[in-house]
Amino acid sequence: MENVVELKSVTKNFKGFSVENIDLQVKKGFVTGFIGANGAGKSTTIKMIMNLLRPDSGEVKLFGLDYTAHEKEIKERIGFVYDSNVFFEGMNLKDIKRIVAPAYKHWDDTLFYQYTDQFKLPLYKKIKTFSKGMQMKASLAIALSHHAELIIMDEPTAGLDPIFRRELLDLLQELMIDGNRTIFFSTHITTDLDRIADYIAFIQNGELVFNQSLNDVAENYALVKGGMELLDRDTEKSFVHIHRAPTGFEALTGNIKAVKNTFGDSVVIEKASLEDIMYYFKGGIHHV
Ligand SMILES: Nc1ncnc2c1ncn2[C@@H]1O[C@H](COP(=O)(O)OP(=O)(O)OP(=O)(O)O)[C@@H](O)[C@H]1O
Repeated sequence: MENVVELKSVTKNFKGFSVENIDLQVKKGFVTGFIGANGAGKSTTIKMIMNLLRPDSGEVKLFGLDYTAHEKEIKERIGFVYDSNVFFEGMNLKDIKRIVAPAYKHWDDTLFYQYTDQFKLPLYKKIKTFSKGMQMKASLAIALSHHAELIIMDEPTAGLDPIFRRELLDLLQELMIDGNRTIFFSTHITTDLDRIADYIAFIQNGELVFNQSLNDVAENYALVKGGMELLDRDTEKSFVHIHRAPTGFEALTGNIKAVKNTFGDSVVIEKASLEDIMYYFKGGIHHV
């Protein structure tokens, strides 16, 4: 399967925080959701994918090309969607189009007007008067008008109302129909991902925990509940993290098969949501 984004051993050190040795492939033709807690390193990773930030070491390739020799070509093929402070605030969409369009070989005016119409975006109103959702749509309209093959979004649904969020997700789904487009986006709203993501990349404390299809996540991860007497040094190895309470334990496993082999029918196995998975990896305190 072709990878549109490929990070190999990418590391970036800040004072007090590092994104460490990230190996990440984003598969062509699919939607990958990028999840992780606040400060896990999502934006930092996205900035490195966008070449807005240089890694201290490692390799970043988009469409098999690297930024040193192919920056312009790569940027032509990406639509970067973000919400605020994107455009010159005092300008309207028509002015912005005039500035942005010549920068793209494949700019399509007809498409631009089609999307501004579909998104009900006023062309002559200053961007600073746009709501957060309108700014997001404006950014998306521009990305789509230059036929971006890869759409990268940093928390596109944050701060959007539920209806607008759903509209945006429906639109993203529509965009995927032709099979040539790839979407990579970070989000805190994991329920959005159940609707549209094919793959989930999960980052924690600057390290990539996994990048798996949503199906594989469901097949591998589960919540397990049982009596405390079942836990010992060996059986505990089946779990990512365990919450203990006088009434029993609840734990996350990344290997359902192993749990079934070890515990048989003596435990209850339940579906783990993405939120459960993030929570248990963080090792938060929880009362069963
Ligand atoms: N330019 C910078 N200089 C120093 N530290 C930085 C810089 N940019 C980010 N960081 C730190 O890196 C860590 C990860 O930040 P990042 O924005 O990548 O996280 P995130 O996963 O996108 O978080 P959130 O979900 O809260 O947006 C944070 O601790 C942040 O303070």
